[in-house]
Amino acid sequence: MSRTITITNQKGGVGKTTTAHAIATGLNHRGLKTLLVDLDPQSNLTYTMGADGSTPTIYELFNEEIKNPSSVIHHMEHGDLIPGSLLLAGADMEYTKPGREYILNEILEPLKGDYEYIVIDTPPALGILTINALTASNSLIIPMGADIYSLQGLSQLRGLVDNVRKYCNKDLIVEGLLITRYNKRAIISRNLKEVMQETAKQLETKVFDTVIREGIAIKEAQAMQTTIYDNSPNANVTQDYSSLLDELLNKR
Ligand SMILES: Nc1ncnc2c1ncn2[C@@H]1O[C@H](COP(=O)(O)OP(=O)(O)OP(=O)(O)O)[C@@H](O)[C@H]1O
Repeated sequence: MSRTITITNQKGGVGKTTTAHAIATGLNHRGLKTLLVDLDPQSNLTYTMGADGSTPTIYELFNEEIKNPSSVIHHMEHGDLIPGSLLLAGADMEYTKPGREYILNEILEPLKGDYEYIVIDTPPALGILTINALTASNSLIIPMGADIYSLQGLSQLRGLVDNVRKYCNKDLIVEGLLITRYNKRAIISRNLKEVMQETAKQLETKVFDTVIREGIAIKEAQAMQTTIYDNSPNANVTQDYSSLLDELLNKR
């Protein structure tokens, strides 16, 4: 059965796009058919997948200019993609009709039989695009920095998750908090660890055992529009994302 996972955090630059790309391309590498959906108007994921500037995009699906979602899927070297669009930057103003939380869910529904996993990247905001992603998903992963500011922002995200569960998607699960861009010189204090565990508990989830380290391999793969698994299979950060996949797939 297909599983849809959203990668989200309203804080910017915490590694959402990097994590969405690493998870989806990693699953594809393991032979699991996976679709990436770029819901972030910045469309960095679309660029990294090598489909920059390509139409049609998710925007034409949101606007019902195109009704068949299969025709918007780009079959790229490292996996299938529904590209993002800068035009979605106005989504909060543009989509105001009742039922606007369910647009993405309706788009993805007919595709679920074709994929084992669907991975959605979201913008750094708690607006209608993120609500659509959470409504269409089985679960979410929250990438974050190992710092107190990152934790403070999570109470707003928790509020949104609670509301999505209440009104749109009662079965939504939080897979876990994922520490990303970790620099081993920055020691995580005991106090911070405790606050992190407490925050995870409030979200009815855990902090992933896997910590994603900072690594130059990330930027190299992004610049070359390839994957860390192809470009730097032995890099620390590649091992970290592999171990995250093991954790996700319950192999640890
Ligand atoms: N583990 C890592 N090691 C080194 N650089 C990283 C790592 N993870 C992410 N980065 C870099 O950090 C920057 C932000 O990452 P990314 O775009 O994935 O974050 P984001 O949360 O999606 O950002 P936004 O909120 O703007 O959508 C990028 O330049 C990316 O290359």
